[in-house]
Amino acid sequence: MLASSAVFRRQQFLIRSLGGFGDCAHQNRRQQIKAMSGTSMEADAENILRAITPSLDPKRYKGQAGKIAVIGGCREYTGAPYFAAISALKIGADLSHVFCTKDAAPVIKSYSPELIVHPVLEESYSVRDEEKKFTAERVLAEVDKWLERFDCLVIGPGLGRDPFLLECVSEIIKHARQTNIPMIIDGDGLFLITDNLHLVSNYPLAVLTPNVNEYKRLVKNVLLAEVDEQDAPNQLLSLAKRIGGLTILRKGRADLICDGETVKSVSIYGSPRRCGGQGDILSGSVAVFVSWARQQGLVTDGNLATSPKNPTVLGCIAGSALLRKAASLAFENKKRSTLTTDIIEFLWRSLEDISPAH
Ligand SMILES: NC(=O)C1=CN([C@@H]2O[C@H](COP(=O)(O)OP(=O)(O)OC[C@H]3O[C@@H](n4cnc5c(N)ncnc54)[C@H](O)[C@@H]3O)[C@@H](O)[C@H]2O)[C@@H](O)CC1
Ligand SMILES: Nc1ncnc2c1ncn2[C@@H]1O[C@H](COP(=O)(O)OP(=O)(O)OP(=O)(O)O)[C@@H](O)[C@H]1O
Ligand SMILES: [Mg+2]
Repeated sequence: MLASSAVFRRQQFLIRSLGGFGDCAHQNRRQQIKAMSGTSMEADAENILRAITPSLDPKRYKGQAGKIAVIGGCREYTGAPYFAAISALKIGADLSHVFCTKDAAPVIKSYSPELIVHPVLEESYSVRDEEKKFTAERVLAEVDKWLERFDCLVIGPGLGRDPFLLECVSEIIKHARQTNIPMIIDGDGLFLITDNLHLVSNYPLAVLTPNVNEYKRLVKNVLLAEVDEQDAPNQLLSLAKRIGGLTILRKGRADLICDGETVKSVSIYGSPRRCGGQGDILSGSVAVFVSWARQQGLVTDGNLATSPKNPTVLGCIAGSALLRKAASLAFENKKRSTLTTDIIEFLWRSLEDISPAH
């Protein structure tokens, strides 16, 4: 009977993924996981999610639950910006925009009529050298027209690494910063800022969401070190302090969230499938929750007395919890065939289980 229980299967999976007992490195990894899920660091994620999710009030009008924009989508990548933007809508944002290159736009539009797609970004191959200055100004003006309307930007999913395109995005980041808009920097946005930290440092509304490779590059460039798995929380704290005044969500077996003051972890059981696109769901989700946490002001609920008060940290915790729960629900149904689109289909259930609509 025990062998058929979900708990037993989960334990077996954890044991398998740790490579079995007995060897010292694996024991260290197990101890580390145990430490990460300890009471001091583990966030009260479900209560935080409930506290910052607004009620469905009939007096509210379109736009009040959030207007999100994703800056990303190029010749190679059209899935990533779609995943981020549609996730934002499915969680409860009212409007979701995508600013992408001209050739990515028709593809992204064809995935969904719900998204508002702006084909404004340009890559080097489509711009002659003598046109670059003028084109960059035009791109910036097109984005600027909309900027003030957004509650949060997600910069980077499927953006690509074209140097001219990234120069334009640097300018967009500078303008968004002047306008005081929160920014979730993910994917190729992290590739851009890793060599240009001034774009985000000391901007408390910036959130970096590095995956394993992106984190390695950040640690190497900023701390001039290798990633130290044995001392992961302290290294993350050092990284956040060194960059200064922003929040980092380090994705992994447990998501670690740090604003330079505290480190929180979300280790709610997710899925053993590592298909591409889950980080994109996360960045779209964090954008919505950061907007909601800012709208709600400081969370003063008694149950959350010991929780962080920083809206970017709260948004990261809620986004991480929601994605991981949706991934686990999708995996229960689709097992090895679980894909990002399946996880998106379970965002509603994940949200409903934690914060019911009624
Ligand atoms: N369906 C889609 O459209 C998806 C697109 N994605 C996008 O794909 C892009 C890359 O994301 P990944 O998570 O794969 O990025 P990673 O940095 O994890 O890895 C990308 C690949 O590039 C290599 N690489 C590492 N450093 C490099 C460098 N300095 N220059 C060139 N290549 C380097 C890595 O070895 C790896 O093979 C991002 O824009 C991301 O948003 C992903 O989000 C997955 C889904
Ligand atoms: N080893 C793991 N075990 C459980 N969950 C994980 C693991 N690694 C990542 N995750 C979860 O998957 C989510 C996405 O992380 P991942 O590292 O896949 O991002 P990514 O590489 O940026 O994804 P994308 O393919 O969208 O770019 C994270 O929020 C994290 O919770
Ligand atoms: Mg990614």
